[in-house]
Amino acid sequence: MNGYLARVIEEVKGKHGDEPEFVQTVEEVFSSLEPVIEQHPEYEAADLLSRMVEPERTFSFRVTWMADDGTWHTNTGYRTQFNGAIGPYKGGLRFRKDVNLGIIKFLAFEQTFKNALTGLPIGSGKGGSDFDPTGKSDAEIMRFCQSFMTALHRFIGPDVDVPAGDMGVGTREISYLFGQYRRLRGAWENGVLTGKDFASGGSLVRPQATGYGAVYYLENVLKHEGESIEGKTIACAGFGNVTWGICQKAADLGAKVVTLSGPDGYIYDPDGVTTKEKIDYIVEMRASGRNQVKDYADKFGVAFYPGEKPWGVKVDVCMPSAMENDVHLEHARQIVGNGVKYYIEVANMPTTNEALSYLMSQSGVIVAPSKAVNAGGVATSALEMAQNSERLVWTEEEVDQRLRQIMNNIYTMSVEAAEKYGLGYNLVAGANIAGFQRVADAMMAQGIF
Ligand SMILES: NC(=O)c1ccc[n+]([C@@H]2O[C@H](COP(=O)([O-])OP(=O)(O)OC[C@H]3O[C@@H](n4cnc5c(N)ncnc54)[C@H](O)[C@@H]3O)[C@@H](O)[C@H]2O)c1
Repeated sequence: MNGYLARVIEEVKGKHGDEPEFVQTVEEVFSSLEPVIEQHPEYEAADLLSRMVEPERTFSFRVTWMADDGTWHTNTGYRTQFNGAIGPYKGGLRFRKDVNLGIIKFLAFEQTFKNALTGLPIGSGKGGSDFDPTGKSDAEIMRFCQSFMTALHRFIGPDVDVPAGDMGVGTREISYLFGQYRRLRGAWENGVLTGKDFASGGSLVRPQATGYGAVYYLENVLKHEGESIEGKTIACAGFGNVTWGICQKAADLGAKVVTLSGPDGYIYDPDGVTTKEKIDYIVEMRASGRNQVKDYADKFGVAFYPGEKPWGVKVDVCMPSAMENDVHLEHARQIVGNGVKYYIEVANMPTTNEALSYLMSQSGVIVAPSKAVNAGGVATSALEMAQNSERLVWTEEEVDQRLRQIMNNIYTMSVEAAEKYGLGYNLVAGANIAGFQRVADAMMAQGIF
């Protein structure tokens, strides 16, 4: 590996060994950049990479809230404003009990390149809390969101930092957060958050956008292979917001998602999660706060596999869409053994680096990286910001058409970037290089700080 890249990776490992997810993503992204760094000695001269791995600003804060039984609880809130070179900091909030600074920084680092790939003016950030929404009442969620925003509101704004949803944070939470922001600011600045409910200025298609975008990206990959999406079977993970969008768009286009999963195991539905009743039930399961996929099996009479992951099921396409490091080497081997040709990452960093290297070394498997595949969510968030700025509402068709165009562009840019540096048809390296190049150009142009 290029000496400069190796040195920065070693420095990150030495300094942030207690943040394994952050180290993992830095290593993954930087390992693709060798030809770029070799051709641009000015990056090393300006020590660009050391500045890219250091967030511009990171803070944590106290979030105290009252449970329905009158007891008080205190959680930690986080926000990392990672890179503002190409626009206001932008990235989701995650509410999940395992959230810590390393997780937030890994997500924000990924977000830097993802946001750049959209071609829109959005920098990167990420935040969240170790608050566990499982089993919480609606009133508890509301009080938590109000307290979280009371602590955060003076550090964000439509031109400063624009949070959105992530795991555990959907339309309901974003709208509660916005309500509290409005109350505190005394002004209608609804561009401060994206993923709001429609009446508060949320964009049409935003709830489905990450899943829809992932399927549009998949269509590009299939087209490259001379295939169509019609009739394809897809294994998904989770039953969250992203998986719900994939199920809908796949069904619209004649494909079917046959697996969903949860912390309790996975379900296999040979007919596919294709009907309105099944797709609506995903929303119901997510809102129930029970966090178990077994409910789907009980309701629709399909098989449930407790404690297992869905990666051993024979399908045409695998789309891990729930959480990071869900697919390990043993699962990757099962995927290859089953002859799956398309491995399309959707969740942020769903594959361990070991499993990813193995999958990429297999000539029969096409691997697409999450930072490109799931960028439709943040891209549509940027479209929501545009609508909020011009105080107009775009139709569903207009938003969807722009989303599809953005996903096509991301795919094409990634293919071209890998080809330009002699790496062939490599969607993983191409996305890393194309995203890096845009941020690097802006950082170099703005001077060293
Ligand atoms: N929401 C977005 O717009 C968006 C955008 C880009 C990327 N992402 C990424 O996509 C992924 C999913 O996000 P989401 O918004 O759908 O979150 P979500 O909270 O709506 O859903 C997460 C799902 O993961 C499942 N899950 C949790 N622990 C699990 C485990 N141990 N095993 C299997 N499943 C488990 C939960 O049951 C839930 O169904 C995350 O990696 C997120 O960072 C989301």
